[in-house]
Amino acid sequence: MTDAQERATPDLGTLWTAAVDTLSPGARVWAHNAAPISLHEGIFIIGVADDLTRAQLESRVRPALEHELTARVGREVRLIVTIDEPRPESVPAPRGPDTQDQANVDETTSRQSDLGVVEGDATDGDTDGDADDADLDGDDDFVPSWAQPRPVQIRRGGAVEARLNPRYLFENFVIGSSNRFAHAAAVAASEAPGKAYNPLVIHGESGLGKTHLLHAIGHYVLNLYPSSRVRYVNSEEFTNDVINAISENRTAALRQKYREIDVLLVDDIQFLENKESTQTEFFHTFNALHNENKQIVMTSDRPPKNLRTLEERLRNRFEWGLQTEMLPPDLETRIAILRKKAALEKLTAPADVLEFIASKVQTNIRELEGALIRATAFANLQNQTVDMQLAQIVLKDLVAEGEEPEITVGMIMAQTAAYSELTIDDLCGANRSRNLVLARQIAMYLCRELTAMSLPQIGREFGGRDHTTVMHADRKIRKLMNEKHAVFNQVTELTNRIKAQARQS
Ligand SMILES: Nc1ncnc2c1ncn2[C@@H]1O[C@H](COP(=O)(O)OP(=O)(O)OP(=O)(O)O)[C@@H](O)[C@H]1O
Repeated sequence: MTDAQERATPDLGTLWTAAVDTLSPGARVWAHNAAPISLHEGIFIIGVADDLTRAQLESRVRPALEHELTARVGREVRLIVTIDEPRPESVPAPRGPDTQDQANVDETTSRQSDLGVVEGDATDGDTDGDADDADLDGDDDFVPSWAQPRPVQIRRGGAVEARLNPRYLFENFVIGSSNRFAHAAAVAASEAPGKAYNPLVIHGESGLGKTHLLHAIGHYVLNLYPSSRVRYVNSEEFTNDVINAISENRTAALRQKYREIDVLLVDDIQFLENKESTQTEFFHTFNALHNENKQIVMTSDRPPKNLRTLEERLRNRFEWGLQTEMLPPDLETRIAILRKKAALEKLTAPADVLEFIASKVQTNIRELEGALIRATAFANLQNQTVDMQLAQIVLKDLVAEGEEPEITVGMIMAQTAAYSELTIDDLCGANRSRNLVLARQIAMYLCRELTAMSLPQIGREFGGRDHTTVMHADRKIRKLMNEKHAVFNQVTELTNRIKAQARQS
């Protein structure tokens, strides 16, 4: 670090005191009752002893402090106020960065077996991105008392047990104005689980990065507190768990399973709508965890208050903490996401092509990534480099926002079945002949690419398969498109046919 940089970021205590000193006397009283905890990626976390102080700081003092801290740090700073009481015994101490390598090895070795319940060839050597190397070198030295390092027991394969996608890390997440606050809140919830905002609800339309943030929280928590129990669950899986437990008379075991968790990450809570017994069970789980200051983070395709058929008492609780919306990214952010994606996946595409793709795909980041993958896969197969001419040919079916006709799973199945000379029953059935498995995986990939359906929804449509099967199919086809002309052609041809059918209907 240069002298100039050091001068620009004084230590946390000095920075905090200097900012507090600029406040009016009335505001200063409240700020004096707070202690700085950490500063990381522009998120300044402070701890207070009680709710009253927190409420006062948030309502009266926060803007002035954020303004002052922003000026002093030289980047936008967001203040997060947490209740900094001693942590309950059940919340483990954070792990020091020195234990990280060991944990990564553990995770890599155990992942395959835990996610191994997938169809087809699960051993495609895909060990990508297992290591969770989220940045631990924050710009803070201060460590709150509850977070002082203590000897910790490293849990084997924490991220696997937690069911986290190894690619969805904070460090792979591009921050823009559309997601800045959601990202900040997610970081804060990870650094002080159960304290910052509980529950945290991240809502927004499909493909904007909600699931990515949810998993990133899980990874980061496991990095900081390696023996904590983190679990990611899709609401549909939770529903299935409840239904199975009820029918098999083992609801007590189910309760036990969920109530032992320190950080519960629940994806797509809109699927809890209209499911009475699931809602009841979730209500009790929620209360049990919340009472123990365990962190709950949820995602939803709309704000909880718009989940009309959700029980009032649940909706109420979802509004206790913080709700944050993710919006479609602007052009600069879309380009930055494509750059990041290209770097991560080692895809080479010049700047004008990235801009071309970013200008064509405006709202869904999944589609944005899909377009880049398609262009680079085509170039690979042709032994060519990606240029504008090639991109325009391959992506000619990309139409500007608003003109996109709706594509249904029925269309995808019908076109895939016809193309492969199979029936829809074949696609949904249990037969695992080579051809059939490939066609099924392509159809699943296309559902992921062309519709807003979630992984469990797709799995259900394909004969009640598990969401990990769909996840595997998605990865597998992405990989094969780069390696096999036939697969690339089939996916491209099918995409064109499906879009043509959608335009006609
Ligand atoms: N800001 C971002 N930076 C990098 N990648 C992103 C960002 N936002 C989204 N993505 C990527 O876009 C894809 C879709 O994101 P994700 O699945 O998290 O969306 P979602 O909002 O959960 O969608 P859905 O509601 O359909 O499940 C993922 O591959 C994710 O990594």
